[in-house]
Amino acid sequence: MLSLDRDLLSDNSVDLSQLDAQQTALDIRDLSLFYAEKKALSDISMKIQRHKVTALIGPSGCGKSTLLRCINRMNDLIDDCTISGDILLGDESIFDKRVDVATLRRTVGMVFQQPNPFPKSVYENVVYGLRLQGIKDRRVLDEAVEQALQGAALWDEVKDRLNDNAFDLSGGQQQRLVIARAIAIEPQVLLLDEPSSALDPISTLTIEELISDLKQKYTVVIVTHNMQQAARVSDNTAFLNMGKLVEYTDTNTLFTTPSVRQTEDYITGRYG
Ligand SMILES: Nc1ncnc2c1ncn2[C@@H]1O[C@H](COP(=O)(O)OP(=O)(O)OP(=O)(O)O)[C@@H](O)[C@H]1O
Repeated sequence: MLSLDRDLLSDNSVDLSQLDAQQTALDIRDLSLFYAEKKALSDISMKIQRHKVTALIGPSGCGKSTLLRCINRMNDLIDDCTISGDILLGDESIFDKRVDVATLRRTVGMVFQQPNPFPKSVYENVVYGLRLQGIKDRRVLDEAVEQALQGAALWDEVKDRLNDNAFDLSGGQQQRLVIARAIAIEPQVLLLDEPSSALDPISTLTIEELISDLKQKYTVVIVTHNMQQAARVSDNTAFLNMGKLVEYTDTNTLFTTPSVRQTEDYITGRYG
């Protein structure tokens, strides 16, 4: 069994297939995805629990990032990508013709592996989305900056550096700045694609602590290669293999008493 500090595993024993509408942030139904002829996702059905952290784990190429990118329709940008099935955000399909993709991406924010701040000041990075919405009032913007930076556990480190260029921050600070930029526009869901894989161990720890705080306000879905990280930060974990959802349950159960042999083989390091 994966050697884990069991005290770190949260107790969130619920039947995820039985979540009611109130508890469900996203309802993924029979989702399949092809890149041209290649099937990358096969009939994925899972409910993502609101205000919890859900981890997507599995071997390289199993479809974790593809699934994450479906949730804010990033795959729309890829030629020859065909999707069937549905994802409901609340009670609306994200694929509905009436959905404005820019609005969807504000509601479902995304943070990537490499910190990608804009070549602007710390302040301007955070208010970027608000300015796009036409907000000009300096007091409103100032307040949003403080709140978002507090929310991203960065305020104390940068409150005297708001006019510095974002590239002058450390990698870990840049990643928290990107998270602040995402939360400044108050999304419902935050998608994190290996958010700490480019960071040193201390910055990784800071990001992990931050993720645990973020779920108070947001629903978080995280792709991680690091099983210890999945165990530390998530409430629920989905194990994918070759585009299929093999097992999806609360993190404690998945890592201590998985019910599928493939999951056990993966978490004990027999493959992947
Ligand atoms: N834009 C694309 N065009 C064609 N095939 C793609 C594209 N993106 C991903 N794939 C393929 O789809 C499959 C799933 O890829 P995906 O990146 O979702 O896996 P992953 O589990 O996130 O992998 P990793 O852990 O290595 O990042 C892989 O076989 C990959 O080669």
